[in-house]
Amino acid sequence: MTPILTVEGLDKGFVLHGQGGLALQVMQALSLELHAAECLVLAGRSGIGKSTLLKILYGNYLAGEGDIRLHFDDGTLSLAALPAHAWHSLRRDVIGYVSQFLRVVPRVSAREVVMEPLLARGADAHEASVRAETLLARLNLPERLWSLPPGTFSGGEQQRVNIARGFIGEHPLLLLDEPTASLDAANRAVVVELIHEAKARGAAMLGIFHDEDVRERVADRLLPLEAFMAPSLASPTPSSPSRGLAHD
Ligand SMILES: Nc1ncnc2c1ncn2[C@@H]1O[C@H](COP(=O)(O)OP(=O)(O)OP(=O)(O)O)[C@@H](O)[C@H]1O
Repeated sequence: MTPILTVEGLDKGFVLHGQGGLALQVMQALSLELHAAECLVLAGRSGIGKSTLLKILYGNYLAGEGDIRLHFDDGTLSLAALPAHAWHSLRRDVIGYVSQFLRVVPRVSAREVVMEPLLARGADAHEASVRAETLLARLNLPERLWSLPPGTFSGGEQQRVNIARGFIGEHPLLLLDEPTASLDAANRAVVVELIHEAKARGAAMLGIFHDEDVRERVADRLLPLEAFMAPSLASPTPSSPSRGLAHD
């Protein structure tokens, strides 16, 4: 079966301009395949590059050397050289992302934050609103909060808005950066259900889960990143070319 995503020989480093151009190499020669209806969980110690990999795949960080390809029925798309404007439609239609923290926009209600990915695709506003409310109710967000901007919500409440927003779009590829980190057991169980439902409709997921119980319940495979860890290469290279090294 053709994978939905392949990564081959990916390197990633950062140039710390505030530190005299210190080069921090994070990963090297990382390769993976991700198939539809599969949840691959990134494993490895803190700081090894799990979130960095998700940010590269979502286009937040530039990739270094290597190849990242998405496979569609009618062809393959290489993400390495994708122009900035193409990321917009890719995020709208193909790649969903539940980040660690909700990006709060003043005056935009929780309901609207969740509806937005559907509206961006031209969905009917009423239908989008009903689906947003269904997800917020499943995630036990009190109804009195639905019409309020999430800026003043607790960490767990904001994260549940974030999760509802990430899952509502039913993207074929979903990146999950510790979606259960600030949730209680009941809401962790809802997230596990949402992941199983996404799998059942064929979504491919790449995720980070520190909670072992959640990890065991959702992971089809683990990818330990130790195998792709760069040797400690931190060295001052103020005048070195930036090829293969990206800053955010
Ligand atoms: N924008 C950035 N600029 C410079 N260094 C960065 C940047 N983003 C990440 N790093 C560095 O890259 C390394 C990997 O970070 P990352 O957040 O991917 O780790 P992680 O495996 O997700 O860790 P954790 O489990 O603690 O969340 C760290 O050393 C971090 O300091």
